Amino acid sequence: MYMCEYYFCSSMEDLSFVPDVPSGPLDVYRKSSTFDWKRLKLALEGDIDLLKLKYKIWHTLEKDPLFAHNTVTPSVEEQKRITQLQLKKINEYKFHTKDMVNASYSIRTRTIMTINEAIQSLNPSVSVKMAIGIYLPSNALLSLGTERHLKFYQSTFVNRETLASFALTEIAHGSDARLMRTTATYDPQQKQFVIHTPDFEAAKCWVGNLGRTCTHTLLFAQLITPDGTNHGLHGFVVPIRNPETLETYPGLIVGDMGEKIGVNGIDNGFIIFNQYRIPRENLLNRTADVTEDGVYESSFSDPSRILGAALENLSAGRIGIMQESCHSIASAVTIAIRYAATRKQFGNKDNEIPLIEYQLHQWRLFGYVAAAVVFKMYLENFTRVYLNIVEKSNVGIKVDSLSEAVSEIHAIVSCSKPLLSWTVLAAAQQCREACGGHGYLKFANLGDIRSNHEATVTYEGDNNVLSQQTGNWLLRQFHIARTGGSVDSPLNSVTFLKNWERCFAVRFKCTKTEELKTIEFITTTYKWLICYLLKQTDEKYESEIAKGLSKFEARARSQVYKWRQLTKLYAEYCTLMFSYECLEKKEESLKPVLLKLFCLYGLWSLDQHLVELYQGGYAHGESLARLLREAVLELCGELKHEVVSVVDALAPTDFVLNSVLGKSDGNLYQNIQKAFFNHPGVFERAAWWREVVNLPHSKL
Ligand SMILES: Cc1cc2nc3c(=O)[nH]c(=O)nc-3n(C[C@H](O)[C@H](O)[C@H](O)COP(=O)(O)OP(=O)(O)OC[C@H]3O[C@@H](n4cnc5c(N)ncnc54)[C@H](O)[C@@H]3O)c2cc1C
Repeated sequence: MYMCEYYFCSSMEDLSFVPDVPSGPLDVYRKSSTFDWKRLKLALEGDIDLLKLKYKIWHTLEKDPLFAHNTVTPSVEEQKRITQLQLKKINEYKFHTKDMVNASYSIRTRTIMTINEAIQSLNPSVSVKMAIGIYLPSNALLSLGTERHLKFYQSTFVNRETLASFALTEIAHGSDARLMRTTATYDPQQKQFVIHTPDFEAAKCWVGNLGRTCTHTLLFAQLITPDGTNHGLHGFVVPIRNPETLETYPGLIVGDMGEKIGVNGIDNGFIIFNQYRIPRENLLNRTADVTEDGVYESSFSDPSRILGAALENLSAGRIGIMQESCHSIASAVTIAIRYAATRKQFGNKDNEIPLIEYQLHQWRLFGYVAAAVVFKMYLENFTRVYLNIVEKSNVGIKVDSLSEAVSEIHAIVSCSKPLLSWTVLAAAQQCREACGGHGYLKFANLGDIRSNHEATVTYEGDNNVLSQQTGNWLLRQFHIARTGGSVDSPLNSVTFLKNWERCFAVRFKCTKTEELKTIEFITTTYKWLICYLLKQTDEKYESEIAKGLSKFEARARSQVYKWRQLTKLYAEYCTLMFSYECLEKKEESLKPVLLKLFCLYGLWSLDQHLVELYQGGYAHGESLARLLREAVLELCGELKHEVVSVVDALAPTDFVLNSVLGKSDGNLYQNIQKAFFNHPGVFERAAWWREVVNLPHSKL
């Protein structure tokens, strides 16, 4: 993979800022683990300063009453109010130091991502509000805007005076951005753009922060010049509300979309523009501009590339979503594992069996614990590579094969965001079920983790649509490889395609489970699978083209069992390769447990591809399926002694985790009793009792 600097953990760091876990019922499993969980925590964070920053944020917010948890869900409007106030307060705390503002792009972005992760674990609505109201528009301004937009950048990102939003989706068009119908027509007389919504179907919607709070939006609209030419979607800074009164400006109809399944602290809104005027300078004009007289000038000949450049901005946001997903899965598995280690069922009266001892329970949960660790290592490595490349290109340092690297990054992000967000959603559901009835209570926090996370599979690119872009890139590389050309893979994710025939000729030969629990087996098998699916998808696509279908139709007819499966495999392969590279740099004392988790994730994922492995002739007979599944169960058994300490390393503080079932003291039943007894009105007669009883009839 791509070269980048690593943070090497040394045994010298003082980790006393990480609070010790209280002694209690979890000790029995904690004592059986083979490693120091604080060292693992540091290794998974990858940087001691970032880990310190997280704890500083968590401790600060724990002391602030504004961030106290509610035992009863507040009304939707109240959630929006509290979320906005919390965001304001976080800005006042200035967790983003002045130094950070002037720091290099990669340090600044990594720090922002860490702040976002820390806040996400506490209240996802706040971190999403912050991401779409501050970071996403600021990033877009930096990459699409010019000096004339610096003032706005200053007020949004640096001074935090302006809360913005990002308005792309329309009522009738979401995934298909090219057919959006909001227009920005240039008027040379007034030197203004006139923004207009032709009908309700073209109203912008789902825009986070728009419903109640933002003062500006970053709008994407079809740019039309006075000669009537439509130049495609372009970005504009559009004032929405008076910052002092929060009243919307005349010419706009703005509304809040109401209650959602989750993240109700965010005020998602819709907007209809009625011939609404903004200055010419509000066009983000780095890639294209309109002169005062109304002449369109662009460095791109193809308008769709402008949209591509604009949407490329979303890569950082999607990496942010993946990082947030890592925190959600870390919290979910922490709750379920601590519960599994303290909850006992069956056995006999004096010797009941903890759930964690059951193989079925291990198999249900440990794959997700492994995923949580592998995803963290993957993102630590991949984010560094990504930021390194962006930083070098921003400051004008030559990056070898820059445009190829950008395409490869886009391909990786476009399938990884689906893989991570879907896995975390499945994990949250499994963890909820693994905590039985108690897991269904609000105070377990698994319901909120799941429903707040759920939207990530849809926003910033619906998973099923987004991952199709990865398939385009992969098939292009496959064509190059087949015709003897040079595969464009500066990040090394598909260099193996140069020898695709050799990779595809490999056959399964293992006879013992130990041979499967290796990086060699896992990567060789993934390479075989990717080659097989590439061949299958390519043949299917070409056969549809041969029938006379257009490229679009042929692609649509090649999705099921082919294209979609291919991009999932490639996402898993990238996750494994980047995480293994990260793992190799970790301290020796942690490698045994990390390797077990790595192998479990790899084999647990491969188990879902057995059909293709047999279908394509990689193996015959029963041994592959038997050995693979035996290896998974063996790893589960070996990890039984480690997982409680692994989740200690993954977990935030108890305050942030906010789960009665997942507290680090492991005093499950005392904690449940406290929560029951302290619930408001728990022992009171219902206020509405008179309405439901049959009062005795008067004898008179
Ligand atoms: C909580 C939340 C916050 C959001 N915040 C913002 C925001 O701040 N700004 C903003 O602009 N937008 C925002 N969005 C909107 C979001 O980006 C869109 O919902 C998303 O892009 C999907 O578009 P859509 O809803 O129109 O779905 P559609 O595009 O209509 O898709 C519906 C379904 O059809 C499938 N589908 C579509 N096309 C194809 C195809 N070619 N082949 C196969 N299947 C297909 C999709 O996979 C999906 O399952 C937000 C959404 C949510 C839920």
